[in-house]
Amino acid sequence: MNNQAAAPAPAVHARGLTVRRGTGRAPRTVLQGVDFDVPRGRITGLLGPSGCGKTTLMRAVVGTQAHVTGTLDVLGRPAGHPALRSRIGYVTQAPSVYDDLTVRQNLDYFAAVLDPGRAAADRRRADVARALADVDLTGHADALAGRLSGGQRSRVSLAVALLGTPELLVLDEPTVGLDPVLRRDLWNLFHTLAAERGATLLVSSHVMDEAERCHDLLLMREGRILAQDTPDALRARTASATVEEGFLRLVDEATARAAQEDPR
Ligand SMILES: Nc1ncnc2c1ncn2[C@@H]1O[C@H](COP(=O)(O)OP(=O)(O)OP(=O)(O)O)[C@@H](O)[C@H]1O
Repeated sequence: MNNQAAAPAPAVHARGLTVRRGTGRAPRTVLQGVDFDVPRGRITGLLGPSGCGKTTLMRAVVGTQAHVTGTLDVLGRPAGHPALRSRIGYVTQAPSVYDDLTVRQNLDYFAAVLDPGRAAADRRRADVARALADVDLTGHADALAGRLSGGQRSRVSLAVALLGTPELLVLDEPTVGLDPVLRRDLWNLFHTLAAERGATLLVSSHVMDEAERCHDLLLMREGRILAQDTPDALRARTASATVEEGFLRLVDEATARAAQEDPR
């Protein structure tokens, strides 16, 4: 008998995940039967060039994507299950905040949707204060969201996602347009959320140097997963100095294989 403790189930488990997008006569298969796992309590980077399917994969995980087939389990439930709503925080590329409300009013509003009722007022207040501090916006709490910079607005969206301390955070290119200091601060926050709160983070980026900051990587290209590995293992396996170089090696290998299989 095997006495070893079983590894905890991954936060996300996908097998043969296929997504078709587009309407009319020519819907396109944008995820082509992909298999991957997102381990719990760690930061998984979803990296690949623009258009490879990162957003589509994330939308499938959070349950907002139509025409999904295959197996996709999230926190032990099928993706899209209503019980998952409060357990997942999702930040899209377009900051979803109300410009005519202040930062705090935005958070109060979303906190009331998430955790309604008078009895929860103290908890909501504490939640909003914590989320503001997490993203370093306490000093801007009374500023109108419409007057904030792009980077500040995306941090408001992140604060909204952090309300209610979700177990899984799905962040679509959260560092786009941020200066290097804010980028570093945000990555530090991601590591704190994983290490101190046990949160699982799935973070997409098309900037390969961000890969080095992740615990695990999912490298994507043209609707397929090229590799799932840690940055160290990927660099070692491809004999590369950086993840970017390793990614390019894997792309070249995949292209050569495809040319062999279909030499037309
Ligand atoms: N609404 C849609 N209808 C049809 N095709 C779509 C739709 N949205 C995206 N696509 C296509 O699906 C593919 C994957 O897009 P997706 O947005 O998932 O890529 P991405 O890797 O997130 O790109 P980016 O980094 O630019 O955000 C692209 O080829 C895109 O053209």
